[in-house]
Amino acid sequence: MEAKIIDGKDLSNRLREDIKSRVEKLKQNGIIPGLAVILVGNDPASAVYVRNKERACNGVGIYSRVIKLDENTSQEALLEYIYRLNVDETIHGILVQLPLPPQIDPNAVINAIDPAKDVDGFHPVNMGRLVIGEECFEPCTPKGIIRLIQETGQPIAGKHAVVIGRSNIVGKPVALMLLRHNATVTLCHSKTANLREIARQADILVVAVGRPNLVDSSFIKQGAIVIDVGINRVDDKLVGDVNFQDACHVAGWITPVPGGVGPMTITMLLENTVLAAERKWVG
Ligand SMILES: Nc1nc2c(c(=O)[nH]1)N[C@@H](CN(C=O)c1ccc(C(=O)N[C@@H](CCC(=O)O)C(=O)O)cc1)CN2
Ligand SMILES: [Mg+2]
Repeated sequence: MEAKIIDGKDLSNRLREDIKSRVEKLKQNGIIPGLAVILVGNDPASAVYVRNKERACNGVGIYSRVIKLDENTSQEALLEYIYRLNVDETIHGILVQLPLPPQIDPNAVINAIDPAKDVDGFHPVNMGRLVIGEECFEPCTPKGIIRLIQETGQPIAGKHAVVIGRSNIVGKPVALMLLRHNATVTLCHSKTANLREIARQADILVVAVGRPNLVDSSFIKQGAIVIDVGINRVDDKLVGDVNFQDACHVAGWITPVPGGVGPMTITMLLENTVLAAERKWVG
């Protein structure tokens, strides 16, 4: 059996059509949804992601403001920008591109963002609401992962979902979101014993570690849904955490890298920005 590909680019394009019409509706009511993205320093990958976010905003009619700051920017100076954006009526979403240079504490920065404008969903208020199942901004990559799983048409409820990786951006929130969809969730990490055996029990396997080829077919149950969150550059080529060719022989569905989770991250950012504007509109 060969796995079916879950095409994140195609799903993104379809979802962006819906986002476009929501933006149109807001504009008809005098509201232009606005996203501010702050980029600190010269990380080349971050620069590409920020440019892609700007293009994506333009594509759906969201007003985009990119603020580029020097790599030596102090934490105080960055916080000052955030405080101003918090009270800027034209901005509905604020995002600080990660990673940040070493002189800046990312938690201090995330804590400074108004939770109502935290379209990344990283603020402790939004994270806490996610934990207790209240309305919040769901972090973009995990939100995209849930949509990709739903795209298979397979129910999440009652399934055993195994997440490998416990980052605050992906692993922990996606585990909570799968739980919210009534999966039975196992969260694995670098100290997990018998990782392969646990992974092989998964109906849904999410791999978010950042290690190329960590997972091959021996980690995968026949017919499982495999979501590869890894973005690794190997010999100038982009590869995930899953050995795609090998995994395809066993998985039922699988996301490619590139073209799987990545495009969905930006699409969910657009959706969260529209949501922020809609929430402000209806109050
Ligand atoms: N503030 C944030 N910082 C970071 C986030 C985030 O969600 N918020 N996530 C990542 C980077 N990221 C968005 O910011 C991101 C990563 C990858 C992609 C993407 O489209 N990937 C493509 C491949 C692109 C390439 O060639 O490099 C794919 O997988 O198809 C989009 C967004 C860390 N920082
Ligand atoms: Mg991808």
